[in-house]
Amino acid sequence: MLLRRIRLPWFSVLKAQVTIPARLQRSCETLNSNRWLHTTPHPSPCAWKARDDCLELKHGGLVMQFDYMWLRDHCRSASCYNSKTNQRSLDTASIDLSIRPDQTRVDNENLFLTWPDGHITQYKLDWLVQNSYEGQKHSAMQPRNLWNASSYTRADARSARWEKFMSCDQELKLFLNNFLLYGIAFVEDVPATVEATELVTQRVSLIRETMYGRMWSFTSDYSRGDTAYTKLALDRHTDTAYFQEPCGIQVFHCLRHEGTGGRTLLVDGFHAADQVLQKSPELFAILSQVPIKHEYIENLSDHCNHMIGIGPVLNVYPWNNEVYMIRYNNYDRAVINTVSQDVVQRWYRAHRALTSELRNPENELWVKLKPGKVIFIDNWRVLHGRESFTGLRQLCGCYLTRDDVLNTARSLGLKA
Ligand SMILES: C[N+](C)(C)CCCC[C@H](N)C(=O)O
Ligand SMILES: O=C(O)CCC(=O)C(=O)O
Ligand SMILES: [Fe+2]
Repeated sequence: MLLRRIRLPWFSVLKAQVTIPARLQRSCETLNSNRWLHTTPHPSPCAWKARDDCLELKHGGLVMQFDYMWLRDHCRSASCYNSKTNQRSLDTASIDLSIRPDQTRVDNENLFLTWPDGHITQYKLDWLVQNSYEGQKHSAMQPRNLWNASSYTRADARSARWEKFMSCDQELKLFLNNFLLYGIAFVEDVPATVEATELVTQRVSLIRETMYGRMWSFTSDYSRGDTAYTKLALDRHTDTAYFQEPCGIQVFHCLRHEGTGGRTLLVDGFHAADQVLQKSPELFAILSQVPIKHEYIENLSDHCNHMIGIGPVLNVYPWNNEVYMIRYNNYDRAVINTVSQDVVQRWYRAHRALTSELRNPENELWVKLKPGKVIFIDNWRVLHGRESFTGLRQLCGCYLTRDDVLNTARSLGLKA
């Protein structure tokens, strides 16, 4: 398809290298409004058209439309952009909103624009391709493999090993690659202490301190006003849905368990959301639009907290409909009073559809956490739960800041 486009006949027009002033460009357009202009001899990989409100550029089989204001605003010249700090110095508000270049020229690798005040902007064509809407819009922000229990098991994502993980970037990269693809990743052979668990997490990110502390270590002692601190089963959920920004990553290390039960349940929330989207897009839309409140109210003598977070169950990027965060916690969901009765009714149906997918036994991955095995869970994607248990069970861990995990991944060359 792309190759066929390149061979179209208007690609061989205008063989000489010319610069066409804006006034003439406009009259060219009226005469030949569908004509692509080349400013280098054939075979140039690039052609352009100056339309009334945008510059259309054809390069490498891609047709891109650049707003004139955008082209002026993104100028990378030394006076407009500080390449040492990677920050814009140009004052966007000082640009005439109806600006157009006086002159446009393209060579094999660059686009040159001369603006009415004489300022010249030079763009590398490859940069334009990479940064255009047309070059970006189909790509997911982050590649990921949606899974159910059997596909995750078949994928055979290898755990990282403590010694190598702590010293070798390649091992960290493998771990983060798994984390980005599946939303869960493991490090094994970690000494069964809070200190070693902390060291493992610091290889990946900064710790996000919350009202539960920095590193926490808890058992079923009702020390806090939450079901997590009991021996009861916990249905699948994401944590801290009651924060304005729920914690990005959850780390668990079971330091000790003398008893039965207590397995951990993991479910890929993005896979469940995708199933809802495939089967009933209108229910998916409701879950991504209706704001829902979650709340944490704790009134103990030494812990008083009241947290509130409001947002849809499915948080979706508006430009590509990609789900980036799921908030699902039926324990902590607060009174619904933000929408009217008809919306409430539709929301409960949509919630039921998502819950059915989340509860589909095929989607349930059960693991028994043992001393030495640290799990990192993407709390914006993968839900966790636990089986009821007997005996003494001690779990330690922490939350991590999502930005810092992604930052580490990018520094190792991963797309995140
Ligand atoms: C992990 N840690 C035991 C510290 C806290 C548990 C928080 C439990 C809360 N209901 C929530 O889901 O956010
Ligand atoms: O006890 C467990 O395995 C997990 C409890 C839980 O959901 C939590 O601490 O967030
Ligand atoms: Fe939890």
